[in-house]
Amino acid sequence: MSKLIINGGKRLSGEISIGGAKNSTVALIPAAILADTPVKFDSVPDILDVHNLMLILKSMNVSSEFNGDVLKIDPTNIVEAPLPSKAIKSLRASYYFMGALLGRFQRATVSFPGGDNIGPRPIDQHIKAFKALGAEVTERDGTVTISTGPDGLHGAQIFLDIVSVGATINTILASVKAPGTTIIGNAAKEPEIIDIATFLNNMGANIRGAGTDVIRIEGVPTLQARNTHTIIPDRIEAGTYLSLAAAVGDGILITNIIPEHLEAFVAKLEEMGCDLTVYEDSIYVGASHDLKPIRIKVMPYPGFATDLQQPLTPLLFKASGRSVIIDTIYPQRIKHITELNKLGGKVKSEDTDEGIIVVDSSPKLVGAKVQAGEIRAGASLVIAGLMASGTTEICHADNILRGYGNIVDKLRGVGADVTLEIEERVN
Ligand SMILES: CC(=O)N[C@H]1[C@@H](OP(=O)(O)OP(=O)(O)OC[C@H]2O[C@@H](n3ccc(=O)[nH]c3=O)[C@H](O)[C@@H]2O)O[C@H](CO)[C@@H](O)[C@@H]1O
Ligand SMILES: C=C(OP(=O)(O)O)C(=O)O
Repeated sequence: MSKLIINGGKRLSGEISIGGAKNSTVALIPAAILADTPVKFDSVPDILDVHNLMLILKSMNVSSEFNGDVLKIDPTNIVEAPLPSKAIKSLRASYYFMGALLGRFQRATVSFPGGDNIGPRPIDQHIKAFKALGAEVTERDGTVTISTGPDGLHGAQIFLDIVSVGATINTILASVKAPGTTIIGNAAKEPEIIDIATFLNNMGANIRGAGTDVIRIEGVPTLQARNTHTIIPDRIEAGTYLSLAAAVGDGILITNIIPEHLEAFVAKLEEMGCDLTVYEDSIYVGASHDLKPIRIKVMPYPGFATDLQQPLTPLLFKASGRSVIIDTIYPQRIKHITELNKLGGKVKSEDTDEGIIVVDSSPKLVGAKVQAGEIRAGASLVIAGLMASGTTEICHADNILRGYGNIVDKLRGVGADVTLEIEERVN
């Protein structure tokens, strides 16, 4: 397991460039197996999830090549094969192989996905959609087997009971080549869903309404890539660095951003009194003074993202009173709390049914040995470690590397004293 060592207490300045969105990338890679041609992505983040998805592709005889930020995938010789369960379990988005394999072969066998340990993460809405499209689904010993009759899948009307990013994308992947019309009601509206639809539409798919809560898909017989797909910037990575810049920065410019994707987050930073200047594709964060406490209610997009509640928490330590976060999506997303407490942060979980987290002013943080229980808990520890005096050692840093590409170089680029000790690359 990797370890991130931070010598904190320094003021940082300079520029940080944001990479391609993890949550787009991890859906685009499975989506690539729907193509009848090689596909090419650029602005691909160098994160562990990408390397694990490449291992899964390899097991199906799908070659992939990752150079710089360009990823080429050739699915033309794909075969049906058992998927490597260690790689499947290493990330959440392996569930997209259910929809993608179903779209490609009309059947799929995939073990239950892993991903961040942030409370219960059922996939009943994915399964409901596959069944509506004409599939039979069985679950046994942690493996989901999906099959269809001789006529394969067909378009269907599906109303999701819960707004779910994964179920929306999986339904698109399964139905994009299914004959007939599919309508997804109560669809999730995240920018990453638009990114997947754009990629598929540029290959000949007919998906309308992505980014709204009704998505309409007319099935097409083939998908063929004609150009390189550029992945949208990662709004969660951007939000993390905005929080970091407000916490320890003396002037940091965050570049390669789509500010419209960060409106709820930026509004909260402004409410706290952070010094922000929003440009067309970048945001400048000046040194912060006299920050005010705030109340945040996490909601599906365009609301305040659950993935940003933990990265914002260390900044709330600098506010002059009590802040309250209510995570309505993952009420048990609290793996950061005990670890932040070890650094001297006053944060507690008040109600894990309602997702209420209370954060008090904590002006003095001191380095300690902590564990990154999951990706965004880890991100909050990085920021707190930079704020703290002395040395912070973050164990299980692989969880951070799941979603933050080139984090050490990015932090050193603004003057941070950070070292990564890699013991073993996950494979
Ligand atoms: C790879 C990826 O894109 N991960 C993101 C995705 O996860 P993921 O796609 O897993 O999250 P969902 O949007 O599906 O989950 C939203 C809520 O719906 C519930 N639910 C979901 C599906 C289902 O079948 N049944 C059900 O009850 C979940 O438990 C959760 O409470 O969206 C989350 C919510 O924005 C983010 O935190 C994750 O970073
Ligand atoms: C929860 C997250 O990731 P995943 O869904 O891939 O576990 C996240 O990116 O914050």
